[in-house]
Amino acid sequence: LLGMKKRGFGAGKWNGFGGKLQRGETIEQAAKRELLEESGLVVDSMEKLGNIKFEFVGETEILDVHIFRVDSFEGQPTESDEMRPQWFDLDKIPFGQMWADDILWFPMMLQRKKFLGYFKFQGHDLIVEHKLEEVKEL
Ligand SMILES: CNc1ncnc2c1ncn2[C@@H]1O[C@H](COP(=O)(O)OP(=O)(O)OP(=O)(O)O)[C@@H](O)[C@H]1O
Repeated sequence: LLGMKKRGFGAGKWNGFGGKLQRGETIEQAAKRELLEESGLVVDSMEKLGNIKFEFVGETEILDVHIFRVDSFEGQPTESDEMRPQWFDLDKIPFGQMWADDILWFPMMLQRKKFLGYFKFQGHDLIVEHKLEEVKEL
């Protein structure tokens, strides 16, 4: 399940569901809240599989993105102001309309491999530097 981001950061791209921490929240709580807000799905257990740091040339802020895989859920995918959810077959993931890094780590996530990454972007479409490695533990 991916979501077409309708506004804000990453608009026009098929995205995983997620967003920024609110004060007092753990990373897991934030991931579950954002998933519910953006997709309408409620989940119990999530599997932490990845951590990627994103840098954008000319910006000082680093995005520290934690990636979870969810295999069971309750609820129906529901469109929100921010996201339009849609299911894709695993062999038809729309990488051409996703963040350029996704094609590199989605295969690891789908094979349940754990990974650490760093990507440096120039603008929103060009990766100028990256590291990606499989790890035993996060
Ligand atoms: C740069 N390369 C990237 N590659 C793959 N995925 C990326 C990404 N950069 C951000 N993401 C993901 O995109 C979503 C929106 O991120 P982000 O802007 O933080 O969230 P959102 O606008 O919803 O924030 P708030 O709702 O304001 O908290 C969130 O799932 C985040 O994990």
